[in-house]
Amino acid sequence: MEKKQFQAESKRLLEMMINSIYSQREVFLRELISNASDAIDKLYYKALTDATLTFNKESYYIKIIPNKEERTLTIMDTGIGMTAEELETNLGTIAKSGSLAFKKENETKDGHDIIGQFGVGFYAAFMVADVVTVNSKALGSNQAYKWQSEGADGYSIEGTDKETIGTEIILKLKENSEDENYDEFLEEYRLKAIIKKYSDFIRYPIKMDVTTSKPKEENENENVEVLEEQIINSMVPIWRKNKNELKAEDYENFYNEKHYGFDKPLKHIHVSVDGTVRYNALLYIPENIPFDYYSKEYEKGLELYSSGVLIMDKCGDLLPDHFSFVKGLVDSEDLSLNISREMLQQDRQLKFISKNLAKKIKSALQSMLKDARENYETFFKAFGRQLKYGVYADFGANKETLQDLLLFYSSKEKKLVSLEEYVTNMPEDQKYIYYATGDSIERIDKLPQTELVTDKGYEILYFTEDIDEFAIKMLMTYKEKEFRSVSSGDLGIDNEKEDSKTESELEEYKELFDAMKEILGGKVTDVRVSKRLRSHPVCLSADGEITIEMEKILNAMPDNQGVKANKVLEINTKHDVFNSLKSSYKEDREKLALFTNILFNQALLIEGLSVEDPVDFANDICKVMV
Ligand SMILES: Nc1ncnc2c1ncn2[C@@H]1O[C@H](COP(=O)(O)OP(=O)(O)OP(=O)(O)O)[C@@H](O)[C@H]1O
Repeated sequence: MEKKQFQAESKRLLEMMINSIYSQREVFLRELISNASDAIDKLYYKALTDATLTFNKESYYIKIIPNKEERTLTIMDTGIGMTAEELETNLGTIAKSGSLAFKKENETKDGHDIIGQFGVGFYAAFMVADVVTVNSKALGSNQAYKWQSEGADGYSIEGTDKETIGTEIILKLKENSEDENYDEFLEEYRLKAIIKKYSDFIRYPIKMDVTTSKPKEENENENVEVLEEQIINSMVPIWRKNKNELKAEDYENFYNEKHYGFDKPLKHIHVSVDGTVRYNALLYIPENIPFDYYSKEYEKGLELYSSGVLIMDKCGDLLPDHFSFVKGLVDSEDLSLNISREMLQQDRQLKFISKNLAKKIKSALQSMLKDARENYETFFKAFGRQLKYGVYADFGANKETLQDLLLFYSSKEKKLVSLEEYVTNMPEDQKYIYYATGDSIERIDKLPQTELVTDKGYEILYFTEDIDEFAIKMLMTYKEKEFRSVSSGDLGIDNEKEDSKTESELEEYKELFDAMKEILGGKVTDVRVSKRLRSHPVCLSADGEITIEMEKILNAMPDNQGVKANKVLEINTKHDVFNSLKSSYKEDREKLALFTNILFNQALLIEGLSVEDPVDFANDICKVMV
């Protein structure tokens, strides 16, 4: 059977190319600069194998020339140039990439990687230009050629005069319309910004004449505006340099230049991987928290470069949520880009890179915790909450990764400790990791529920953030030790003498407690002799999974479902107040009701809960005063 060739309607194809590939017009400049850089790279490669050629880096550059009078923008390079045939094949055929062919013919080495691969970038010029003129003189050729096109109608090629080897592309900008202003591509500041954004790390200098203000020679107090040729791009991607060549301040300067933050980063992580997916990454742990960090507006992500050209300025897939505070970039030659270079064809490489980076970030944080404690604490104060969310999120999928990065304030050490440090310091007879929740360290310090645990000499972790207890519930255990709230029913503290006493006391006071429970209606599930109180008369504890702190947090949420903890009113039978309860039970039931309500409300206040009826409470207090 005869095989037929697909026909392409090249006019339509070009129109589609011009109008539908790129989401932003400004990338035309990125594409033309990348082509210019490729053209210089090709000279470099030729020089590697051709002894008659010397590649003197200083003589190679790209120049951007805006001309407001003519409304043209010229991109010129000192690269390899194109012959008439090359102009014909490379610019006359959509999807023909001379650069890809070159790359295949010449093994790429030492990171000089050619950018072009699809054979479409050049046509991005038609997004902003009506007429595109390419004057080019190829290496080894005496004749220069001019390629010219007005877009879909085709192109012409003819001989022209050009002295030097290389290419200049002259864009005759489109007329401005109501919606579009093409003049912006003639403005120095705009061109500079686009170059900085996408092409900052193109290896060769990108030059432009820039208006600068200088003191007059004859009178230094007066300024005069002069045009001065400047190099716009920074050229050297610091992440491609050898780590040994770089000092801490080089990394810091880069952090500030890139506007990752105004602070001084606490740590940098420089990664070069030469495996299945080759990539370089430069990551930073910031010191200060961005103002919108814990808001919906904050967007996580790293800059993603492919061969030094910016592809995405916030690639979220490169960072897990729990490390969303990390700033920096990844550069890889091995990404399978889509034709617009705005997206990736497949995320396999991204997943691979992001998994590796997460490991690097974790070990960098661990080493900071070990070797630079002060820095780590600064970091943790800013971003610890995010790590705790990470423990809780995704049903605890990342809890193992994150548990050793957590810090909590310790009742004993009076500073932040890690779970590892807590467990190492546990006396042998201590069964659980104890914690207490409250609004602040000062308030937890005063919580009556902590008395027994503190008396035993055990350390208590203070949970002052909403997420703390939820994260710990997700963790369940650390090094096989369970977490226990100091308010929980069973503290697991052996105290035989006390325990037997409370059993008999319980019998003795059963009737009194039942009466008190009745007075409180459904507000408590039980009234009990407290095993944990020492100096305070009452406290609340909770039976079951939901603690009082969790009740508070859940009820403060927008989708409050009225979750309640099973509250238990604990009474300190050694406190003088208890005698008043006993006598009122025998002599005056009204008084017992008054005392019970006051004690319950006090317990609520100590817990940081609000009393149900403040007026009733105030009246009750007055009653005992008169
Ligand atoms: N300034 C230039 N100097 C020399 N050759 C050039 C220049 N610009 C373009 N070319 C040639 O034209 C070809 C087509 O360019 P085009 O930008 O359309 O595609 P590409 O750069 O190969 O691929 P991509 O679409 O990935 O950018 C290039 O591969 C290159 O061979």
